[in-house]
Amino acid sequence: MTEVYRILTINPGSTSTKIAIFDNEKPVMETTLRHPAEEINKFDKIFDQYEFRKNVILETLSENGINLTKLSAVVGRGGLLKPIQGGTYSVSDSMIADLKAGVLGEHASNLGGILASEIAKQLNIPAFIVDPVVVDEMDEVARISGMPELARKSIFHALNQKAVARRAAAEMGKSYEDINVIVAHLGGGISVGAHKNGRVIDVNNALDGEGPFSPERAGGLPVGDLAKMCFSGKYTLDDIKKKIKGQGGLVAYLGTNDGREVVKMIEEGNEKAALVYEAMAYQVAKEIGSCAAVLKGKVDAVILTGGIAYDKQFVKWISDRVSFISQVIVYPGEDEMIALAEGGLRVLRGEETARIYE
Ligand SMILES: Nc1ncnc2c1ncn2[C@@H]1O[C@H](COP(=O)(O)OP(=O)(O)O)[C@@H](O)[C@H]1O
Ligand SMILES: CCCC(=O)OP(=O)(O)O
Repeated sequence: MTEVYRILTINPGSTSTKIAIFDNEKPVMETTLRHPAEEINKFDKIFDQYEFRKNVILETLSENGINLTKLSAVVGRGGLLKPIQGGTYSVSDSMIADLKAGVLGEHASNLGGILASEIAKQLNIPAFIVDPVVVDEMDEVARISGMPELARKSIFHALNQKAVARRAAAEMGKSYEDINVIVAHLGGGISVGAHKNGRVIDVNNALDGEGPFSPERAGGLPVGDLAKMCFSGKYTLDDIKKKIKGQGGLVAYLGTNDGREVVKMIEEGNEKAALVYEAMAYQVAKEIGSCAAVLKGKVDAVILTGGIAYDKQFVKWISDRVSFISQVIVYPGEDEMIALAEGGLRVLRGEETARIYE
């Protein structure tokens, strides 16, 4: 009889915490706990959210009658570590230290490994992370920014981008390594990646002032004006950082990080909401166009994914501008929870050895 592994997966995002239980690949429970901007922005640092997120996870599992002692492993979304290869990593003390310190910055995903480790430790079972947001496969030419002090960085929705690219490849009857695709993940942050034969050779840094603006991030900005703002004496470094991440994008223009709220505003006749929301789609389309150039026009599909891909109007705005490049495939939401479970299962089944984070 095949052994059944029960896996808890934990995926902290900027606007939500997603949790799921799998018996092998079979989902037993899956839920998204949304965190409105006013609830999440009261915490100063990401690590300050630890107790809050842990409590909602444990309460939700208990309400769903999940017996934690039956778990085989806990798998969390990996955060801002030093740049590493894709794959499944054991959560180690040095990883926890880097996640707590935020060696590459602050993002909700830093809590994935920490929460997984804390829950696993109580149960004496292993904790892993899979394809963290710092997976770095960028071509050397893509790292040059134009200012030698500032190299471009690969920080994006690696887990979901790779999972949906593999799904598209399978649907085309090909392997991920045989295709070129452009993936736009439309979540609390937005990343648009050029995938060439199984490697993400260029992608906007979704966290820090590159690419399209997003529900809670400012995206690429006019840098001269930004520099003047920084030295105006009106703002602290912390104020500016929050304007770029957390309180930028839709939050700054419309006071919400929730795409569905914006859709409601538009339905109620709010013209500013309509303009800003369409501008976000316009910027995504522009970024997809850049990736088409990176891939020299050889693109098997443009894939739209993430929470905002549920919105048909938003998808249409983008598709109208990019469908000349290739077919547009829409996978609303994400494949992250199953991708986390599969990463853990590969190690538990001995198909892969867990990588060690140095
Ligand atoms: N039907 C929808 N229409 C518009 N926006 C939506 C819809 N469903 C979810 N969203 C938005 O998607 C965003 C979250 O996407 P998600 O991929 O879950 O991101 P994250 O993991 O960053 O929290 C939020 O702004 C949420 O309001
Ligand atoms: C850190 C890059 C990935 C990202 O932006 O995730 P969220 O959309 O969940 O914030």
